[in-house]
Amino acid sequence: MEEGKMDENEWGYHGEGNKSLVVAHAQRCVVLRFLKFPPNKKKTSEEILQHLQNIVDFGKNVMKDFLGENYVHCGEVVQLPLEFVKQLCLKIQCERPESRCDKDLDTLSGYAMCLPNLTRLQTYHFVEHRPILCVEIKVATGKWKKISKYCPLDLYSGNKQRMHFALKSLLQEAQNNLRIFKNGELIYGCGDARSPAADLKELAHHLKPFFFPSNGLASGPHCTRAVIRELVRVITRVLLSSSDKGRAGALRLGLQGPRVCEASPFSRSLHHQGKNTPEHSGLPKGCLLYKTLQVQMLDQMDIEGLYPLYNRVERYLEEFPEERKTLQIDGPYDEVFYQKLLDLSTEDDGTVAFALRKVQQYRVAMTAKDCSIMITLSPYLQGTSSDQRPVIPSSRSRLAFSVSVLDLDLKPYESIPHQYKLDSKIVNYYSKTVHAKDDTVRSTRFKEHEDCTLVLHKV
Ligand SMILES: O=P(O)(O)O[C@@H]1[C@@H](OP(=O)(O)O)[C@H](OP(=O)(O)O)[C@H](O)[C@H](OP(=O)(O)O)[C@H]1OP(=O)(O)O
Ligand SMILES: Nc1ncnc2c1ncn2[C@@H]1O[C@H](COP(=O)(O)OP(=O)(O)OP(=O)(O)O)[C@@H](O)[C@H]1O
Repeated sequence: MEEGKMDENEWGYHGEGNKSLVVAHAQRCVVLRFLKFPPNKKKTSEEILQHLQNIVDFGKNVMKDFLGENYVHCGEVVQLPLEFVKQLCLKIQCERPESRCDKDLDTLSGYAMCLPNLTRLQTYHFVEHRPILCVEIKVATGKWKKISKYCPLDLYSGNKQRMHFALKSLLQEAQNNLRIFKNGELIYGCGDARSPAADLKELAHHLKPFFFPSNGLASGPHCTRAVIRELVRVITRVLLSSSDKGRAGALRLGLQGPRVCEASPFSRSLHHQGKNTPEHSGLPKGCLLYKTLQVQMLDQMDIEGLYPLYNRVERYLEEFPEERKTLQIDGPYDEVFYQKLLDLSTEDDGTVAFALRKVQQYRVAMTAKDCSIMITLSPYLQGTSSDQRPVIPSSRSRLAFSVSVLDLDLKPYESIPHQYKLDSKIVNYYSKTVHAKDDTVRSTRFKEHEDCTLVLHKV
């Protein structure tokens, strides 16, 4: 990137999350990712540079090893002319969703991350003329007002039927968990809770060049359904494919835990069939979902088990604050940090080292639970030597695809008390609702009993 010649008119607003804002270059397949902060919480340039460098290092030294070389794009830290950043910030402000404007783009440090534009990932550097579709799935569930049937456990089940259900539910209620881009432009899903619900008919229209319905219908509700079904089928196949040629995942965790949500429509049948066990997880070992799930399972204890360990580290830091650096609480996220994560022993010897290891593993697991997956698809052109991507058949033609993971910034150490509070809130809410439900059931029973007595009395 030639920083001296930066022109804000060549960049456009692309999207943002809770802590960063992304702008995309109009011609080249690159984006700039800036940090955002609440207005009263400005950081120094050195702090921002360190923060960004930590993000890059964490991707390079930890996530690439866990998830695979091809899936993770770490990018690099770049220094930009301050005037360019200022002008860019002014230019894009009107496009930002209101709900995200509680934080300001950092315009003071001049530092940002430069990454490949994953919505147009083809040959990376230049925009090609082939149409390109990109589906972004955020792994975690959000806290929106409308209840969604989407459950990440279905997506991660490896069971095609459940994966189809998860993806269809996402398409029906995208919230902030699903976005679809065509040629780098957002065509489905929204950046703002207040945006109107996206239209499946319109989406199907956009998708036709990729998935012409095999039933031959070119319009109407049947066509829409067929195109959407084909999208869901292709995405499921891509998610189950092993497109990474890098070294095998470093983690050897067995896939355990509740693999179906109690509220899921699959819950009963799977329990009934005795299929709610790790052996029945149908995820192929090389696929990204399998690897992500393994990292998500690095937290071998829940927040209630972890919190006392966090407090042990806190007490130690209160006594020896200068040790924060040696303990690598805020980085550097280097090989030493990575190696410690691989120790999965669960026997607590009462040391700070044990407590810290569990805290760090928990942070990494949390990060993997909140990442996004980007899938790009474009018509495969036979004989295109530049296209090294794997190929998948679709109803229309063959599609070249790539899969990447996004937003792999390590969750801060400070997020642990936040998680603890959040968990307590959920537990409280849950017990209250369960009690309220029990009370309702009891009072209904009582009423039924009264009714019953009355009826008997009458007779
Ligand atoms: O804490 P929560 O539950 O509000 O989760 C935050 C997410 O909110 P959500 O519940 O999905 O609407 C929030 O998602 P949004 O994009 O803001 O919807 C972020 O993912 C945030 O992570 P980070 O602090 O930016 O690393 C998430 O924060 P962490 O708790 O993961 O640090
Ligand atoms: N390399 C990239 N290529 C294309 N689009 C990107 C890229 N990085 C981020 N984006 C887009 O910008 C959005 C915001 O980026 P990102 O998820 O990194 O923000 P965040 O603030 O870290 O999110 P969160 O709220 O989940 O913590 C993403 O959802 C995605 O649509």
